[in-house]
Amino acid sequence: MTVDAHPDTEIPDPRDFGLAVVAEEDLSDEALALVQEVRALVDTVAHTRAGADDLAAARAAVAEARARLDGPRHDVGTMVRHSFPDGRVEWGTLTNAVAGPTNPLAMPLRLERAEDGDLRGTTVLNGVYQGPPGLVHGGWLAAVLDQALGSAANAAGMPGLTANLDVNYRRPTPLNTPVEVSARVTGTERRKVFVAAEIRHNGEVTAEGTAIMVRIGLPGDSGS
Ligand SMILES: CCCCCCCCCC(=O)SCCNC(=O)CCNC(=O)[C@H](O)C(C)(C)COP(=O)(O)OP(=O)(O)OC[C@H]1O[C@@H](n2cnc3c(N)ncnc32)[C@H](O)[C@@H]1OP(=O)(O)O
Repeated sequence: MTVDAHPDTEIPDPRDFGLAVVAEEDLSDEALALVQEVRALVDTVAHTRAGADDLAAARAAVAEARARLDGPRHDVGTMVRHSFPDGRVEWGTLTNAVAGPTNPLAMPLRLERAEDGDLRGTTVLNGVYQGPPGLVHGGWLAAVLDQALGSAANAAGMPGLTANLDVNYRRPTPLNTPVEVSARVTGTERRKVFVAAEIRHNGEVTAEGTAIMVRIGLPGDSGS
């Protein structure tokens, strides 16, 4: 396979594209604690068997909390800058569906470069990601794989959009237990970046995916 996608040594700053950027380390403890609480709330709401009085009181409390937060907002498209211990810097969207630090619906997933060069991380999918009884929904597994695949291209200096995603479900993936996610670039060809990722439970692959990410056009790129 030809390797001529010209990896960038430096990924451009999203501010050059007119996007707002928040540094992850600047997110307040209060904001992150609130996200965690709401994540737990969503799981509780999804599973509660509370009676009408408790449900009504909880709804009123949630409505009050929402009204209290109903003020200035981050724009859609706001990016977050992650700084990793190995010096790598990565940008993602603040509310990314899988890894956005302020998104209570995100797992979240944090991938770090391992010694073998792969990106690796662990996450737990709770009962709100359910498909079959006790098992993770295949669409969410595809989303986790897509995110990991995109991160692998990004971490290699070749940010792109998923053009094609191919997923195989090898074994059921259980809810509420840690699963390991790994991903890597396997090749490049012009603007195409070939990537592969797996989700494992207890060391066994439960889902695996490959994708073609097409590098986004960057200022100064010839586009080939
Ligand atoms: C922290 C950061 C981490 C971020 C992680 C984010 C992970 C999430 C990733 C996503 O979810 S991205 C969102 C879902 N994807 C999209 O919305 C993409 C929608 N599609 C497009 O915008 C365009 O189709 C695309 C940019 C992918 C390609 O259009 P282009 O006009 O730029 O490219 P072009 O059509 O010229 O194709 C470039 C090469 O890719 C190939 N290609 C394009 N689409 C393909 C396809 N579907 N399958 C296979 N190959 C494909 C195409 O054949 C060609 O190969 P060659 O170089 O060999 O000629």
